[in-house]
Amino acid sequence: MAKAKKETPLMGQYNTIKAKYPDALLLFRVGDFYETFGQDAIKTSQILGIVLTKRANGDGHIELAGFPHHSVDSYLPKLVRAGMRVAICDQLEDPKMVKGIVKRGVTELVTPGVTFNDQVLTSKKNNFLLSLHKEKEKFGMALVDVSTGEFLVSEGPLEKLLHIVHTFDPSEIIYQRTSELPSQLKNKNSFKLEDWAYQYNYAYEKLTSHFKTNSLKGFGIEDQKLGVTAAGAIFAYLVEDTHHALLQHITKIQNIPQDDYLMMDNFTLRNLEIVYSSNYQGKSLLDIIDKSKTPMGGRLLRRRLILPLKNISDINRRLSLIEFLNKEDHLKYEIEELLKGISDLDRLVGKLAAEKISPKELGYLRQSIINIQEIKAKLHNFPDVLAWINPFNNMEDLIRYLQMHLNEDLPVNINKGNVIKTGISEELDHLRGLQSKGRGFLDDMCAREIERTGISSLKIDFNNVFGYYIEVRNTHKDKVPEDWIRKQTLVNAERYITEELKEYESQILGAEEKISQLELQLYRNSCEEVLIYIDQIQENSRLVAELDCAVGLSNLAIEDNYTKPILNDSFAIDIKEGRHPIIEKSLPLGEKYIPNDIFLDKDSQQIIMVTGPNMAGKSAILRQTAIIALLAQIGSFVPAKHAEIGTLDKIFTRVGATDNISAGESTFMVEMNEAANILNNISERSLILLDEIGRGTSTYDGVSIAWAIAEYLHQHASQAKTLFATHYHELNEMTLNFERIKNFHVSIQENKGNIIFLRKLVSGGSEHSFGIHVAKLAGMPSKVVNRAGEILKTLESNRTSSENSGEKIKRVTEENMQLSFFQLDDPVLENIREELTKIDINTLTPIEALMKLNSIKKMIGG
Ligand SMILES: Nc1ncnc2c1ncn2[C@@H]1O[C@H](COP(=O)(O)OP(=O)(O)OP(=O)(O)O)[C@@H](O)[C@H]1O
Repeated sequence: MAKAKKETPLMGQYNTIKAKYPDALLLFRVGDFYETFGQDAIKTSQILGIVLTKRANGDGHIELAGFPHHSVDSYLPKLVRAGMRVAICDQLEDPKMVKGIVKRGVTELVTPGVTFNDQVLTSKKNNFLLSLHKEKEKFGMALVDVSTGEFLVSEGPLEKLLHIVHTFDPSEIIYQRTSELPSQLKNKNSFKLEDWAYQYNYAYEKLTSHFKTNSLKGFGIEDQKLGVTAAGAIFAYLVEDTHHALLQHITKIQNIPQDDYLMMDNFTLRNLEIVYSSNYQGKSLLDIIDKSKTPMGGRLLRRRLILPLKNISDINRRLSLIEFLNKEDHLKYEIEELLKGISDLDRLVGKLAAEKISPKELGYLRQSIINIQEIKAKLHNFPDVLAWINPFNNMEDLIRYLQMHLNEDLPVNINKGNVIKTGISEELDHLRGLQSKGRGFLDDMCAREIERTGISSLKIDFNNVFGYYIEVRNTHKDKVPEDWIRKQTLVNAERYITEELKEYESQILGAEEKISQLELQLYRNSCEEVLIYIDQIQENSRLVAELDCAVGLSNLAIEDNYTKPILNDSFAIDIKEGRHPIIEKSLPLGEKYIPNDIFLDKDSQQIIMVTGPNMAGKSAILRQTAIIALLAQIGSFVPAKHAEIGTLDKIFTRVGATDNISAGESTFMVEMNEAANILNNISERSLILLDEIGRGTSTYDGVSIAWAIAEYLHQHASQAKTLFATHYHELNEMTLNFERIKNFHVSIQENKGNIIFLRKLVSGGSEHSFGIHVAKLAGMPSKVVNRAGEILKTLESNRTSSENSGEKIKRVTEENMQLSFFQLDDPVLENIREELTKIDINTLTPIEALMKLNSIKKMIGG
């Protein structure tokens, strides 16, 4: 029997490490390459498009795919974005220094939710990891962005969990192995942790020891048992699973106070295109208003858009800062120039704590705090600003330290050297002196010895066996001084060493090695010094984000003609000449957005029925009203001539279902579920946008449901403000019975059968929907357009009949089909008609009927 071949030691080591990371893709460092094996290799080659090979393994073969280690920065993000968890296994010893197999171990596990890698991260978006803990029907939730150090907790029912997921958009979710992930989150990257990670006592101990506190009271989360438990699991995951134990930059944990914010559900966020556009090339509201210069500013603006404020004085503080910057345009320009030179401080501090910061990045950090110091100095002349934004921390000491210790130009890699300035370490200066003097020192020595001995041909050289030596040709042997030590005899020459040369050699040979060790040590010291200031840097970074947002929004206001909104406690929305900020930016060249006024009020004009032809601009009016209110509540100027907003607590939007069929549910059912959700959650401060609700069913069902919803909203105690866009003119009749429902329509002008869209919202209902004209504009065949016109006419003339629409359409269709068939003046059809009229049905036998049919068929060539 053939003896089974043993696996190689390398594969043995690989298998042992891989067994500890069965869920991760293992990048195994071998020399200058990262290799993957087996299933990992198959996946890697597919995702990265690299070659898959095979190598002998025991008695069989194993798949292999690898790439050079320096490509890891470009390949790793692709693997993580494809949803992989990637374990990086490095060589833990210098292969030159060991005999046999080098020690290896996983140094980092990069997952979609846990990474410091700039290529995996998006600069203007947080990268959150969400931890879930469920007890009965309640969830504990904790969010961490390990790249920036933000750490948040909350707890509540499923609805709150979903809102948090939609708001913070985590890249990965961790949860307890023995619990179930809610079905709504099944499409997210997720990972199960063992039960021990979700123990309250463990969590409490972990959090208090990390923050060096006795309790969690100071963070306001002492009572959140479930939230704290979820937060503890984050520590377990970061430290135990993903090897991220260096978390000094997580300096606090915060409660998510959702009651402070205007709520929008996921549908509304998508429908209003707040942070994502609904079509691939389109722009979101965030794209339009984001003029921030720093990643922190961009991330803060995004957060503000998703969590607008309710508190009027907080909003006014933001507005006042923008107003101030609008006036002080010179100061604003100077601040803006300084902001451009500020890097992602939060993420640099994260890398600093994790000991992943390169000298070049530390240089960016230094430049950033220098710029902040300059901004601080500039704002000093404007003490009023302190009413709207806290003062920046003074960073002069740290700047001085960094300027004193680090060179101006810094390399990416510490091994490149020249990081630490001259004058910081005598030893380093001496070694560098030796290194740079090197050749000069030998030339000097050579000249000295020639003069001393008179041997003009002597030379100083180096080889690997003897190191440095002086070589003298045999003819001059007798001139060699006594203090030289003979080392080697050649055919024509002798080689010597001297004390001085030995001393030089020991210094010069070790110098390079020592320089890099010493520089590394001094660099680490500098990093530690910076870590002392971590709180102040993070606080300054937060203030930079605020100022950056304000500068960006001030530029937006001036460039795009936005005005300062007035926020008040009323229940009214009063907008004069409001515009839709996204549509106005996407109109074809030369077209201008037509502004519109909107007034909604709980007591007098609670519900507006907006009718008008397709494409008239009904949806635009609905959405711009919500967007203007939303922008006002994030503390931004708004695209309107004048806007007074009674603060809102919730915005709901629902659009008649059209494209949910792929989700497998009845579209109409979805629509009704969503409408029911609104009706159950409204308050007197809510704004509701209903866009063609009811269109998912037959006309009369649709009208009835839309009517019933409008009636319910009117009679509901909250009297929530509602904009209702509809094609059902029947709904215009509601004003007769419901006093706070008002009719408006988006006007058009008809000109010889063509429509001109005026896009002005005017008082009163409209007569018909003009859908057919739009079909014509869209290039529908004229036969279809004409036919639709005929049907419409008949339906409208029979408005009073008891027939329902379906029957009407069927009857009209049948009548017209008969008519058109016999009106055709084709000669063949004329012959058929003649044949048919000659037949006497009463005497026709079945055989004759068949023969007649056959001859008719022949007449039409069949
Ligand atoms: N006030 C406006 N000024 C200029 N263009 C506008 C205005 N309002 C809408 N538009 C343009 O008209 C298009 C259609 O607008 P919108 O979708 O609001 O119409 P609609 O009445 O809701 O149509 P439908 O009933 O078919 O859904 C928009 O995409 C935009 O290009």
